[in-house]
Amino acid sequence: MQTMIGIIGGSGVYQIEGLEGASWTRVKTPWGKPSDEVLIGRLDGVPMAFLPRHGRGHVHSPTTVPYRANIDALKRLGCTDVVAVSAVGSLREDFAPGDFVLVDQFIDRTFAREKSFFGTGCVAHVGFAHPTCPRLGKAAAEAARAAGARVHEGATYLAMEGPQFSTLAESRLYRQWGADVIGMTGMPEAKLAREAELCYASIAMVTDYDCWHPDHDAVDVAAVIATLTANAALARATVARLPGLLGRDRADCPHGCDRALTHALMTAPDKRDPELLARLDAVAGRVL
Ligand SMILES: CSC[C@H]1O[C@H](OP(=O)(O)O)[C@H](O)[C@@H]1O
Ligand SMILES: Nc1ncnc2[nH]cnc12
Repeated sequence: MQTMIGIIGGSGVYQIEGLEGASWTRVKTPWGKPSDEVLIGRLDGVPMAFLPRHGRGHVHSPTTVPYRANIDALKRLGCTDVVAVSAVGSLREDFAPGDFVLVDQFIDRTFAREKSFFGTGCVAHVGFAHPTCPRLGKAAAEAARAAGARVHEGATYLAMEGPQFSTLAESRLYRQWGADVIGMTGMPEAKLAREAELCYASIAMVTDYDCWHPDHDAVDVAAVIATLTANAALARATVARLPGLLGRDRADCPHGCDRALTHALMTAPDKRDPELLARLDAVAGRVL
């Protein structure tokens, strides 16, 4: 199978450069409009699709990002692997602003978002003990290191609803829970990517120490943007190395991300809702 890499750009990352034959393309989905058009092109001969999570100009809040439409659009375009880039606050001393963190666990504290493609008329339960793809995460870590970033592999991302930043009590609580970084968009994105049988990795760029650190000011948007601006070149260089590391051809995922739905569907075939099945054409067509 051919590799196609999807990149979801977070705050401060609204486009990528260097794609051959690049064009912004509108993608229609049964889940509504994606955050923006998708930039499609090739890098080192590998097809790539880039989607800015908040839209160009940062239009969508973490709550209103159309997560289902975004993941459906990338799947519909043929993406096999999705690397999500996000700005995060650090909940530990040794993850400093400017560092890159490969997230491999999440704690989901969001509560005002659609979190599944499935539901009444087609119920599915995918495994999610290991929410990111270790193979893709390794490649992303290697790409970031080769680009010159300081990289930490393995971290728990606390996804909060926002849009306000945390209180001091919350920030302290999340540290006690063992969370390493905090952001507002990692969920339900990772859940939906698993349901869509996409390999998913999350590169978190540390922009601040949230508000728990006695020696640092509490986070504000200006601090986040300043760090993101300083890191933009590193993020671009990381993305540019991914095609070379992943290659044009792709074997089945050794961790089964691309087969997540094989044993997940619960609803009896004769009880399935044809309308929902139609909406699931791209996401779950393989098993329907
Ligand atoms: C601009 S600070 C808060 C904002 O930044 C992060 O966005 P993303 O994850 O898309 O990089 C965070 O989750 C909030 O949405
Ligand atoms: N401290 C923080 N909390 C939530 N989201 C963030 N994104 C960047 N920094 C953040």
